[in-house]
Amino acid sequence: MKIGIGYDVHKLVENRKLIIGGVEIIFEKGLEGHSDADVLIHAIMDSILGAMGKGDIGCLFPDTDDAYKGANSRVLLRTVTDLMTKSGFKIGNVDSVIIAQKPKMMPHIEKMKRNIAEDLETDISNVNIKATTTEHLGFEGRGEGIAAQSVCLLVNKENH
Ligand SMILES: Nc1ccn([C@@H]2O[C@H](COP(=O)(O)O)[C@@H](O)[C@H]2O)c(=O)n1
Ligand SMILES: C[C@@]1(CO)OP(=O)(O)OP(=O)(O)OC[C@H]1O
Repeated sequence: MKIGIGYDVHKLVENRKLIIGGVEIIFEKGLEGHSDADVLIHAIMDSILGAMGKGDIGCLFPDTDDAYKGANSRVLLRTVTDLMTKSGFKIGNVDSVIIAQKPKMMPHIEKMKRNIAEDLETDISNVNIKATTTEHLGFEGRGEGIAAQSVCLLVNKENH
C-alpha cells in the first residue's frame, strides 16, 4: 500500500470557464492556468504521483510544453491512471476537498465523483469529494482563487 497527498491552487479570473472535477460550473469567473486549470483533478493527480514516488504534475506535464496548453485535465488524469496501472497499483480510495468561498459545489459533486471514478478506473464508492468555504478568510475567502487538497491510498493490483 502507498499513501499520497496533493494540493493545488488556481487564481479566479474573468473570461475563463470554471471547470472542477471535469464539470463546467456556470460562474462569473473561471480558473486561470496553462491547462483547463481543473484544480481538483490536479490535486488528485499529485496525490497519486506522490504515492508512487513519481514527483508531481509539473514534472509530468510541464507548463512550458504547448502539448498541454488548454489541456482537458481528465485526459491528463487518464495518463496518470495508466502510469499507476503499469506500476502495479490500483486505487484504494481517494478523499479530497475543494476550498472555495463561491460558487456552491454541492450540486456538482456527484457528477465530479462519477467523472473521476471513471478516469481512475475505480468504483465511485472509492472517491470522496468535499467542499468548504473558509468563512471569508484568506485568498479563497476573498474569492481570489480556489484550492483543492487530496489524499489517496494505492493498493497492489493483486490484493483484493
Ligand atoms: N464552495 C462550497 C463550499 C461549501 N459547500 C458546502 O457547504 C457546506 C458548508 O460549508 P462551510 O464552509 O460553511 O462549512 C459544506 O459542508 C459543503 O457541503 C459547497 O457546496 N460549496
Ligand atoms: C497542468 C499544467 C500543464 O498544463 O498546467 P496548469 O494548468 O497551469 O496547472 P498547474 O497546477 O500549475 O500544474 C502543472 C502544469 O504543468
